[in-house]
Amino acid sequence: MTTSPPGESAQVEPSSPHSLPSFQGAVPTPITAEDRLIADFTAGLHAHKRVLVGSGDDCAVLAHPDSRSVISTDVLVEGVHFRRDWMSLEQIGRRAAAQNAADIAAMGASAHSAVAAVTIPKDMGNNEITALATGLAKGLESYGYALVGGDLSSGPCLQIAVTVIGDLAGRPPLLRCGAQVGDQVYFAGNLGDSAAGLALLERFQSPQAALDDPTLPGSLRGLVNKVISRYQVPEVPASLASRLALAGAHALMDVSDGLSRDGAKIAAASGVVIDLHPVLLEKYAQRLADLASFLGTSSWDWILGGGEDHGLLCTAPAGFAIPGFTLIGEVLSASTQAANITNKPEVTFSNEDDSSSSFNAYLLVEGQPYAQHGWDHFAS
Ligand SMILES: Nc1ncnc2c1ncn2[C@@H]1O[C@H](COP(=O)(O)OP(=O)(O)O)[C@@H](O)[C@H]1O
Ligand SMILES: Cc1ncc(C[n+]2csc(CCOP(=O)(O)OP(=O)(O)O)c2C)c(N)n1
Ligand SMILES: [Mg+2]
Repeated sequence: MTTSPPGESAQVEPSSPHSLPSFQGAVPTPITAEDRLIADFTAGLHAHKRVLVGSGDDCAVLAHPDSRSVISTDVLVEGVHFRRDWMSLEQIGRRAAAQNAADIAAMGASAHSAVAAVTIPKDMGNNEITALATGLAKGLESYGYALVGGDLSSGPCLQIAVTVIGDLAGRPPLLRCGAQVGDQVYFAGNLGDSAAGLALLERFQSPQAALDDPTLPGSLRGLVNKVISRYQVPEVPASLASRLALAGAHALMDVSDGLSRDGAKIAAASGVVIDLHPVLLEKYAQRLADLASFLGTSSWDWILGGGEDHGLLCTAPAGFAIPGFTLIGEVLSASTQAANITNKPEVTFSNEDDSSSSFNAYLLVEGQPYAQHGWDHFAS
């Protein structure tokens, strides 16, 4: 067998001398109860050129069109990312796929393959496990991923950790640190919908209870259904990602923690300031305005602070024209914004009413600091 020089991986085609036994795709002979559950996750897998050895052995063996692989993992934890009484098991599986597909798209990469580690609580029945497995398989397939392995364990709550591998097909990766002064800021995908859906479920505790509320205006029922379903399963514009590098994009990330917080991450990584323009975001805020006032809040909090729609945020020179992307702001020089930049990106001020507001110096809204509301798992 020939070997590649260190740091260089061979481009293996299934028909090469490296040929391996054909793709297995399922546990051959279930021996334990765990094997039978694994079969739920691998049912329906089909052979793929990328997968030389699939699920069923100690590891998968993959063929890569590009000598580099793009890899990421995201874990979804019951009670933190989803609740079983707020969505179906199939939706939870689909959500895990979408959330992970977003990270590969956020590098400008295309789908390659995935492994899934799932911790299943004892109170979940076989039908529920099958529904979860079906959702995960369908979700991964819809974004173009081949599921090639994983792990199952029993545990105290449902957790799904998916590791995704992407492919750049010769393109440069699009990094958070690539934004340049003079770039414009563009966005594709949904904005605020997932946060609106979450707010409805927090208030009413189930999709049906929200729809049954007698004070809900009939004109909002369609929107209520839409935003709850987008909280349950985000719709990631992943198919746009592979075009961005060639179209001239400089920096890219997916919005999971909120537009202002994730915008600040791009700006801080690039050493620039991002200024978001409300007039360009107005159409997103208007769409959710009546629903927000029904819940006694402002849709701007969802637009600027809500995460989990997993839209794509990118910076590119003016004139960047990819259908699906909307201009929402601009990239400014950090030095001309020196008055706003401090050594600590998060600056917290005490308000008169004893609450506090945190401003990120790298992210402005219409030239002004914005009090951040995005998600932070470990905020005290
Ligand atoms: N336990 C960990 N070990 C090493 N790197 C990690 C760990 N957790 C997160 N990271 C890295 O930190 C960065 C930020 O993580 P995160 O905020 O979860 O990104 P994203 O929003 O894209 O999922 C990513 O590059 C991620 O790979
Ligand atoms: C039951 C429930 N409560 C609260 C939330 C809101 N929430 C949980 S995690 C999160 C941020 C995104 O998750 P994270 O693990 O940070 O994703 P990543 O940035 O790693 O992609 C948000 C907005 C939720 N999705 N479900
Ligand atoms: Mg993450």
